[in-house]
Amino acid sequence: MTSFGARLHEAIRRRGPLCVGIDPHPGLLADWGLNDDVAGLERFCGTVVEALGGEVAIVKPQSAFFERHGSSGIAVLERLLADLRSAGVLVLMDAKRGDIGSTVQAYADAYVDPSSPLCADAVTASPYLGFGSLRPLIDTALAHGNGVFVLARTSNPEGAEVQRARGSDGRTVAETMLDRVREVNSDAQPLGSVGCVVGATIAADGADGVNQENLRVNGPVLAPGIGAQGARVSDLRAVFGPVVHSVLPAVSREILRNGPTVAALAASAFALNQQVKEMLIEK
Ligand SMILES: O=c1ccn([C@@H]2O[C@H](COP(=O)(O)O)[C@@H](O)[C@H]2O)c(=O)[nH]1
Repeated sequence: MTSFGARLHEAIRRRGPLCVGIDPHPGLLADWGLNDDVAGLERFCGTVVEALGGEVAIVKPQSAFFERHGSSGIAVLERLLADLRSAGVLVLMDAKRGDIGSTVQAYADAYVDPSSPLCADAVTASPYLGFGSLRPLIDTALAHGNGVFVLARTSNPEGAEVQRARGSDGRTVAETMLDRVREVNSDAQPLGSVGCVVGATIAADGADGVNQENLRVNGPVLAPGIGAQGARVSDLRAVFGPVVHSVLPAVSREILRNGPTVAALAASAFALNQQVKEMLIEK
């Protein structure tokens, strides 16, 4: 069994680090000439798979935009997962789950156990019931060669009130989460299967306690916030420094607004991926 970290490492080598978010907002469906219903969702997903299946290493469907259509929406999400898998793209399910440990096990069964139709290569998780409460999710993911991305410092400004708070040891909550992720990944090669989420939007002034040292978690760093939330690819070096080589820039609206034609969508993902690759080789 090849670990998620190893599969991701190889996929990035082949296709580049861009992670495209799949967020079928009602307004986006309308812009694409689609109804805000299950048929519209289905057609949206077909276009996305066709455009991105051969283009990027990893995609990130936002579960909420499927859940809002009820059980039929979840069925579309299940088919999307299967189609993306057939297209050879890794899938990070953005569900941001978190609860007490016994319930987290049920989330693990849903999202990282291959016997579930909702199983993805990795899932996002909220550690704000305590990092230890995520243990069943992390253990199940690792046992099946899958991964987990733990929120550390999210891209939204409201995240600061929780994630910048300092504990009795002086570390911010975000910093503590990075340290926990590093511990889990300690022996992993070539890349750990537990990633962290740190927004590309965060200030480079150190207020979050996130810095070039503690960002070295030996795992992928998912960086949302480019485009619609105001960050740019050119900001990544200032925020992440040398760790930028482990960053997966996550971009959704900035790419999806180029639909609904398959060619335009694919071209925009290609162009942004190129921009990221060029930024990585800049001195
Ligand atoms: O810190 C985070 C974590 C996840 N997200 C998710 O990303 C998309 C929004 O992406 P855009 O590129 O801004 O359209 C959405 O699914 C969020 O839940 C995030 O924005 N920040």
